[in-house]
Amino acid sequence: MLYPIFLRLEGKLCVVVGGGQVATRKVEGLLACRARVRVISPEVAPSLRRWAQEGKIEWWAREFRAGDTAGAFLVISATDNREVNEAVARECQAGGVWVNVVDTPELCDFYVPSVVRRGDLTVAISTQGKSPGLARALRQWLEARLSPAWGEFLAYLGELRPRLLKLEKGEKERVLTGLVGPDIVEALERNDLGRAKELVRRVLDSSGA
Ligand SMILES: C[C@@]1(CC(=O)O)c2cc3[nH]c(cc4nc(cc5[nH]c(cc(n2)[C@H]1CCC(=O)O)[C@@](C)(CC(=O)O)[C@@H]5CCC(=O)O)C(CC(=O)O)=C4CCC(=O)O)c(CCC(=O)O)c3CC(=O)O
Ligand SMILES: NC(=O)C1=CN([C@@H]2O[C@H](COP(=O)(O)OP(=O)(O)OC[C@H]3O[C@@H](n4cnc5c(N)ncnc54)[C@H](O)[C@@H]3O)[C@@H](O)[C@H]2O)C=CC1
Repeated sequence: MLYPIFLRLEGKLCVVVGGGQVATRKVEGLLACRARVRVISPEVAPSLRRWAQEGKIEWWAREFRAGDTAGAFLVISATDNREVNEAVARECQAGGVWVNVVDTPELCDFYVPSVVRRGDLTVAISTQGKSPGLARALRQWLEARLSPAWGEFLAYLGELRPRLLKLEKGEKERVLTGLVGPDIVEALERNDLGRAKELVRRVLDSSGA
């Protein structure tokens, strides 16, 4: 079984070896999380070239060399050459750096999931490598069903949270769980942010919070 975690990558060096279509998708995900991205590849796809020109990523326009993974927080090996990918994985294992090898699940310390986001709400899906296509299909299924209100409502709860955390223990538990009852989920399903907020205000009014 895989242990799911959410990483804070802001400002951390993530090295991506290879610059094709798969590398591009991984880089896009890293940039969204404001990681510091370094791509090492003699050739890169057009989007990567543009991001390098815009200064959003570093691009070392050459083949992978021993020592390239030093200092990385994460490494993704996304070349189309199995031997290169294996060499990257070996170096990472020796150096204690987490590695993802796109063509060899057994060499991965971590897999990249399919992701649905609504603001700060993140839903990540994995099939343990058994069918990334199925992960993608479920992602699309969820995307069609999770309304924007989920993200907006989460932002609202985030604003309230500091105040609610100051409540006395028993009251705090009652309020925090009362805020997210089934009636709220139903309102969010209908993309009815107004109704969801109204239900929250009722809980707050009844608690004096
Ligand atoms: C193990 C893993 C390692 C990793 O990359 O992290 C891995 C490995 C491999 N993928 C392969 C194929 C495809 N991968 C995709 C797509 C995605 N692959 C992603 C993750 C993962 N892929 C990790 C496991 C995740 C899990 O646990 O389920 C996603 C979720 C995340 C992302 O990449 O950002 C992203 C969907 C994002 C989205 O759209 O939501 C598609 C569909 C498409 O391209 O649209 C296909 C073709 C259809 C199919 O094969 O099902 C192959 C065979 C290559 C070959 O030989 O041809 C291997 C290697 C092997 O299986 O040995
Ligand atoms: N994990 C996943 O989600 C998926 C993985 N794959 C696998 O991913 C691999 C890459 O696929 P694509 O991006 O489509 O390939 P691609 O052919 O578009 O890109 C390969 C990249 O590797 C670079 N490269 C080759 N030798 C290198 C070296 N010695 N050092 C540094 N860079 C080097 C090339 O310059 C090129 O940019 C394939 O092996 C494929 O089977 C394919 C689909 C999905």
